[in-house]
Amino acid sequence: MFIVTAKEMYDIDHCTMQKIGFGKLLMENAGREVARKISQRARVTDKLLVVVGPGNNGGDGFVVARTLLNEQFDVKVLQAVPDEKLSEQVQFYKNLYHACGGEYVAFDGDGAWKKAIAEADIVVDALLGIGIKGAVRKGLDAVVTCINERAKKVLAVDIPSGLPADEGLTDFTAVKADETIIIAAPKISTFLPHTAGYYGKWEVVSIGHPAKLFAKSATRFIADSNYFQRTMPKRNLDAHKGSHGKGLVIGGSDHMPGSFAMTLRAALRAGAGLITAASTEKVIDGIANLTPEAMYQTIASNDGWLTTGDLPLDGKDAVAIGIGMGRHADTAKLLQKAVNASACPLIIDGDGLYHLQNNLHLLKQRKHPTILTPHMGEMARLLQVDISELAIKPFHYAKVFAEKYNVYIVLKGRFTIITAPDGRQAVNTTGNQGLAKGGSGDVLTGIVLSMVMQPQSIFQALCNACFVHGMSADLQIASGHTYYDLLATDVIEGIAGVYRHFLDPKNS
Ligand SMILES: NC(=O)C1=CN([C@@H]2O[C@H](COP(=O)(O)OP(=O)(O)OC[C@H]3O[C@@H](n4cnc5c(N)ncnc54)[C@H](O)[C@@H]3O)[C@@H](O)[C@H]2O)[C@H](O)CC1
Ligand SMILES: [K+]
Repeated sequence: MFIVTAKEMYDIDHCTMQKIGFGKLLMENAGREVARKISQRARVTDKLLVVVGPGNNGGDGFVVARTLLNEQFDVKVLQAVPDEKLSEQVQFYKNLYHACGGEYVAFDGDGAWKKAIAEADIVVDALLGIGIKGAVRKGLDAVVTCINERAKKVLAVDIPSGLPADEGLTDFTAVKADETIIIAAPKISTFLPHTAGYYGKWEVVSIGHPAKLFAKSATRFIADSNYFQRTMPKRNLDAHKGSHGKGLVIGGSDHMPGSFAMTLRAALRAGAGLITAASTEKVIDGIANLTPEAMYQTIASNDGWLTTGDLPLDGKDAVAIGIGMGRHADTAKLLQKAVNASACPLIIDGDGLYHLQNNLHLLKQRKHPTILTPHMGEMARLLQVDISELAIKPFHYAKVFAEKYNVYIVLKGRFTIITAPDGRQAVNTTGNQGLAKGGSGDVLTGIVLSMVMQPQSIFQALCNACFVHGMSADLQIASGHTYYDLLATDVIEGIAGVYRHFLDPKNS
């Protein structure tokens, strides 16, 4: 499923209506699809109020109202702007609604309309769509406020009114919807920390746009279960342990041994063939029995912190560095060495990202893929921007950084954004608040390490790693865990369930 900006949606709409020839049909399709979803949610006894505004979102609203009216629902329209404000296309659909006997609630001074909003069982928000510019203007802002304060249940058409479709905007007043029926494709603001909540539960309805137009216009998509099932490589019968990658994990310190151990185990559980763990002697002594399937190698350390020395990089298919590594100055030299000497995909996580801040210039020299797995705080530091600025424009900043330094980025968050050096982006929507705990990131790094060693592109590997990681947490919650008790180690043990659930069991 593609993710679009407002402009991309307009371009697709325009091409569909003008070039392909859909014309007014598109709005009829939109309204009928939204009405179908509403009729599945509404009881026949419900009072429905469709609030329509000046633009095509309002036009959708008139089609919704007419469709529900013709299905014998108790529906009325609250037109929040005078007729002269309606475009020709919207007027056309208003006329049809009227001709079918549609009724209205007057938008007049005495405030009866506010009572209508309060008394409706469902308010259908078709006030404003993706054409919003800036904060909702006076007059309509009172409607938004009244809906938020008095409506029992709000179903938004395409986008909650007043909410920007794109990233980067914070000055808005918007309807807080219980559910949003999104038309054709989710907008960027569906996946931003400060706007996602306004959509409530959401689902997308297709209204007839040619699929090829999305592929041409949009550069972002949701890496969902279909994508996972389509791209995750199957295991063949004559595979041997070398077939699934020989990975190296460099990390840990005498002061933080645990996180490192989880990365190893996650990599093996996710399907890596061979994993070598390089850390201090004390770390290895402490964890070797936890994952006997891994191989262990002591590397140079000083006072419990890793320092630069020989690294077992030869013959490795991918390397992950940084987990639990600490921020000691000597460890920075180890990071530099791994960046310069690893002749395979390199995943930099945790404290590796801390040391990378002063070594970004090294990235451009690399001839092999580099993957960064920052959370928002680590990404903000790498970008040297405030985290609040990053949080309102994560797609933009991740794309700029990935293209500038020729790296892949897994920007972790409620909606993890995967970005390729060429600017392609994907969003992972699996996972839940049970992952907001120590170790979750270390587990993801292990899954990423395993995935990048399988026969798939790096971008596919990153999307599939995030999918498996989040879906494991989701399945664990569904089978008895709670958001409170879920541990990172449960996510490791849940990986099998994801493979069994989504891939053919005999191949996983
Ligand atoms: N293009 C199509 O045929 C289809 C579009 N779909 C629906 O249309 C909307 C987008 O329509 P558009 O007319 O561009 O924008 P809006 O409906 O959001 O309304 C714009 C309208 O609102 C006024 N306005 C702009 N900013 C403000 C503001 N800050 N305060 C108050 N009023 C504002 C502006 O003057 C315009 O009159 C899309 O979301 C879909 O719902 C169909 O789904 C498919 C066909
Ligand atoms: K709306």
